[in-house]
Order: sequence, then C-alpha cells, then structure tokens
Amino acid sequence: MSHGVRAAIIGATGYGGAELIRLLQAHPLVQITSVISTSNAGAPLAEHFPHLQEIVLDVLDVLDVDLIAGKADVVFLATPAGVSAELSPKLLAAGLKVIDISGDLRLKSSADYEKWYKKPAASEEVLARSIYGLSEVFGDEVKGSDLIANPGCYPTATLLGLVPAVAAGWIDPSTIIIDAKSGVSGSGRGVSLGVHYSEVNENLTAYKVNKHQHIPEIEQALGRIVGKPVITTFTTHLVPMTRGIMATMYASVNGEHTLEDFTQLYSQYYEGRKFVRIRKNGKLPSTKEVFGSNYCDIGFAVDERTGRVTIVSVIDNVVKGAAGQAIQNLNIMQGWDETTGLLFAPVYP
Ligand SMILES: NC(=O)C1=CN([C@@H]2O[C@H](COP(=O)(O)OP(=O)(O)OC[C@H]3O[C@@H](n4cnc5c(N)ncnc54)[C@H](OP(=O)(O)O)[C@@H]3O)[C@@H](O)[C@H]2O)C=CC1
Ligand SMILES: CC(=O)N[C@@H](CCC(=O)OP(=O)(O)O)C(=O)O
Repeated sequence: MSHGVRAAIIGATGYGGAELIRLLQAHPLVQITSVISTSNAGAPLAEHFPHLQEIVLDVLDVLDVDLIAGKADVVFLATPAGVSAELSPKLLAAGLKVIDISGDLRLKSSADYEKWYKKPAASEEVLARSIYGLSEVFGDEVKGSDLIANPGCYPTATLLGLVPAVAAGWIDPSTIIIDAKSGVSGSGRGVSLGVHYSEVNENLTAYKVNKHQHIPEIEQALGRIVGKPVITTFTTHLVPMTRGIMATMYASVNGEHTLEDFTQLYSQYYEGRKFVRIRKNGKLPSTKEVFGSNYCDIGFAVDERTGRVTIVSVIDNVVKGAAGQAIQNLNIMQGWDETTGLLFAPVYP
C-alpha cells in the first residue's frame, strides 16, 4: 500500500479494540495486519464479535513484540491500565509507533498515576516521551511523534468544552464544577455487578466521587493552559444507555461575556477543526446527536443572574473518547488530513 501504514490492535476482544477495527477497516490509508488477544490467540475474532465476521482478519494473534514488528508499523493498545506501562517501551524499541488508549501514559507525574490508578507507573523516560493527544488542543505536538497517550473519554468531552474559555481567561478556573454522565460501554466489555442490566436499567448512579482517575488528567491539561495548578470538582454518573458522554460544566464568568460572545469565541478557537461543532443561539447538544461518530458538540447558557456559564459537551465515548480520536491522532502523526477515514455522520435515531 503506497504511503499507508499497517496496524496491529492489542485488546482486539474488547470494546475499544472492536471499535478500532470497525473504523480502521474503512480507513483508506490503513491496513489491519494483526488483531491480538492474550486470552484467545488462535481463535476466530468473530467468536467474540460476530458483527465483524468477514470484515477483517479472522484469527487472533498472540501478543509477541517481534511478531507485531514483522507485520505492522503502528500499534494501538486498547488494554486495561498497567499493560502499556510495561509494553510500550518494548514496542518502541522494536521500531513501532504506539497509540495507547488506556490511562497509563497520560499523567506526567508517576506519583499522580500511582495515587489515582493504584498501579506502578510507566518509566519516567516513557512518560516524558508520550504526547497527550487531545487532537484539537495539542495536535501540533502529535505531529511526528511516535508515542501517543490518547485522552480519556471524560477528559475529552470536558477539556474540549473548557479549554477555549479557560485559555481566553473568560472563566475563573477555581470555580469550575464538572458534572459528567456516561453510557455503560465506558466501563468495557467485562462484567461486574455495577454494570449488570438490572442494576443499571431505570437507574442513575454517581460513582468514584472525588476519586475518579480522570481528575488529575483534567487538572494537568487545564494547568498547562493557564500556566499554574488548577483544582476542579468532577463527578461521574452511570446512565442506562450504551454509548455517550455528556459533560455539563459550570464556572463563574470573568467580566461581561454574553452567550453570543461564548459562541463566537469557541467557533473561532475550533475554526477549521471539523470534529468540534459549536451550537448557536443557546441550543444545547444531546448524546444521540454524536452517537457512533467522532464529533464533539458543544453548547452554552449564560446566566446573568448568577454570573455563571453552563457549558454542555457531548461525545461518543468509544469513538471521539477512544478509537476515533486515536485514529485522528494517527492521521495527525502521519501528516494526513485529520479527518481521513473519520468523516461519517452520527447514527440517528
Ligand atoms: N470503553 C471506553 O469507552 C473507553 C475505554 N478507554 C480505555 O481503553 C482501554 C480498553 O478499554 P475497553 O476496550 O473498554 O476494555 P475491555 O475490557 O472491553 O477490553 C480490554 C481488552 O484488553 C485485553 N487484555 C486484558 N488484559 C490484557 C493484558 N494483560 N495484556 C494485553 N491485553 C489484555 C483483553 O483482551 P484479551 O483478554 O483477549 O487479551 C480485553 O479484550 C482501557 O484502558 C479503558 O480504560 C478509554 C476511553 C474510553
Ligand atoms: C462508565 C465507566 O465506568 N467509565 C470508565 C471510564 C474508564 C476509562 O476510560 O478509563 P481510563 O481513561 O482511565 O483508561 C470510568 O469511569 O472509570
């Protein structure tokens, strides 16, 4: 394939892996050459995901760095926390480019990682080398890099919704409160009581309050934008739906800025970036309007009475929050148009 790349996917039997396969098989410049499983190597992928039958390679490979290096140019890791901390140095040493969708390489401080993830951190060298791939904000750093820490699903929705206002100094970072909700696929394909149908259906639950591993990730990125530490309140909720994240964010407005001002500021910040769509005239987005797509839709309400702005940001957690943004980052790394293979409309209704 001319100018294209060969891709391997580790964690192909999980939700993030399956979504990478769905999207990459339609990418004009990528050929999937290996789908990898640690627990079911040798078995057909379609045994796990019948919807992928006859769409992509059907035999799961073992996880072997030399084998991957012989078959692929880039590796996507869609694996639980702890895996890429150990594996990515070996993949890099074998000459592969690495895009990690887990949380292992996002936090620059190993002490923070160990505190929030309760696992040993990656080496300082790997943490220093990894680029935080929030495409629309740090895309310039992604270009030409060989190690991407793909942002978490909640941080993607949250940061895309906050960065323009924080960067412009229009909101006071110390007043930010983030109220976020996710569909159940955000917790992966593994089963547990918390994601059991009868526990989730017709129910709404707040979880990991003040303990969520995405808190330091959001604070690290906002801290980079303002140039000093930022502390936020971030609460996550599980919603009885399959895909989707809504982050509703509140902050005090510095000075006099109207709804129209916010709309214009964000439209300018994301000008030319196809995947962030700004709602006009106070219209607010809903999760179904981005379902199955790589879009992040953002809307605002400004309350003159309280002096606060409400920012609503929605994404599909498995696409823009994981596989889609990972592919967007591959496009940027390779110097391709960032939308290559990703310009499909959301599924509606
Ligand atoms: N689901 C989502 O919306 C999002 C997920 N993420 C992150 O992406 C990663 C993958 O998530 P998701 O796909 O949902 O999780 P899943 O639980 O659905 O899949 C994880 C996969 O990892 C593989 N795996 C498990 N242990 C190992 C190991 N030791 N070495 C290599 N592979 C292993 C498993 O496959 P096998 O046993 O066959 O090897 C499994 O299929 C996680 O870190 C998650 O936090 C990030 C953003 C959004
Ligand atoms: C609904 C649900 O359970 N969501 C998960 C998102 C996990 C995730 O994406 O974790 P990393 O980004 O750290 O890899 C959670 O809240 O922990």
